[in-house]
Amino acid sequence: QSNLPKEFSEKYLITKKIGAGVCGEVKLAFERATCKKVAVKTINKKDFPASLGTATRNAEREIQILKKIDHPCLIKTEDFFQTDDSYYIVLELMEGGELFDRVKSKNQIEESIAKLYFYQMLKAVEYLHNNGIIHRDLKPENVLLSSQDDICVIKITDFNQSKILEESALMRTLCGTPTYLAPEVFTDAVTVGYSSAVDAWSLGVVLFVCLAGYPPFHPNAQTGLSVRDQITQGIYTFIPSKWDGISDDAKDVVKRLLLVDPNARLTIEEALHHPWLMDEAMKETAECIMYPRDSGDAAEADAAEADASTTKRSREDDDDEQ
Ligand SMILES: CCC/C(=N\NC(=N)N)c1ccc(NC(=O)c2cc3cc(OC)ccc3[nH]2)cc1
Repeated sequence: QSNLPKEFSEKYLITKKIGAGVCGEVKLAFERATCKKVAVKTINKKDFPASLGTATRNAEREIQILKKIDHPCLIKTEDFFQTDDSYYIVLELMEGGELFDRVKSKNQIEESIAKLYFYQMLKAVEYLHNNGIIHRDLKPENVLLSSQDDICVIKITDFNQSKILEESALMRTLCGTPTYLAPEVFTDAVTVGYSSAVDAWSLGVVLFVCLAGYPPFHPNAQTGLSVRDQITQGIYTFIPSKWDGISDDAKDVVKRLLLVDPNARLTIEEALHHPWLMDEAMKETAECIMYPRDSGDAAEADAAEADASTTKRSREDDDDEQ
């Protein structure tokens, strides 16, 4: 509690460390006024003395993104403080911790649960892409679970590597008539244009790890290839003992996301329409936990509905009378 900003300590009581990341740690805290549990992520500015400037710029951009986004499967900030050497970001507490630890403890996640989590990740990344944001660092450590239950809301976090897609001069150039345009301008475009596909690839890796309990690209693979070569050549194995009980539809989603050619890879949109995700029961469950209508709202909604039908009926009665 020592070097915390005074107004922070007055508002929150920090208790224990609950998670540790590369650029800071996560602590459990209580909002003194309400006794509500929250998570506090500290991001140390000094951690990267070499790139001090970028660390601060990154954090500022991340906080700008965090304040702008609003989706049930993206982490929400509740408060924000800074000192000259750290940022303190107050977040909703995700009691289930990181997906990384859940996969580790369960070894493999049951297919129907993996599908529920994956659907929520797709909806979150669909929202980011529709808002011109690419995450670029999707991994199980950056997916948080709202509770210890299997059926729970997931939230994507850590926008440290995220990029905001702004209208670039290159994009404007590509809209005009290319009469005098050199060929490499197009190929450069190909590399720049596909950046949102990087998130689709990463989600493919996350899905693979959830379903199989091991990563598709890893150091001591039989191939003797470096991880980098396995990735650039798209070489991975469905180990039978791990994949036998898993549906062909699930395997197909993974195969179509882990395609080296970004052009051929499933987009987030296409993944949402893959047969494996055409599961009404799962989607209903997801919508229910993502957009809970707690009793108040439900009662209110029903009342509004009832009211609407009475006015409609009375109008009909009036019409009958005329
Ligand atoms: C600053 C907001 C984005 C962010 N990281 N950003 C970054 N690394 N630059 C970030 C990174 C990690 C977390 N983690 C958590 O909130 C969290 C809650 C939690 C609970 C746990 O057990 C109950 C265990 C780990 C947990 N991590 C929240 C936000």
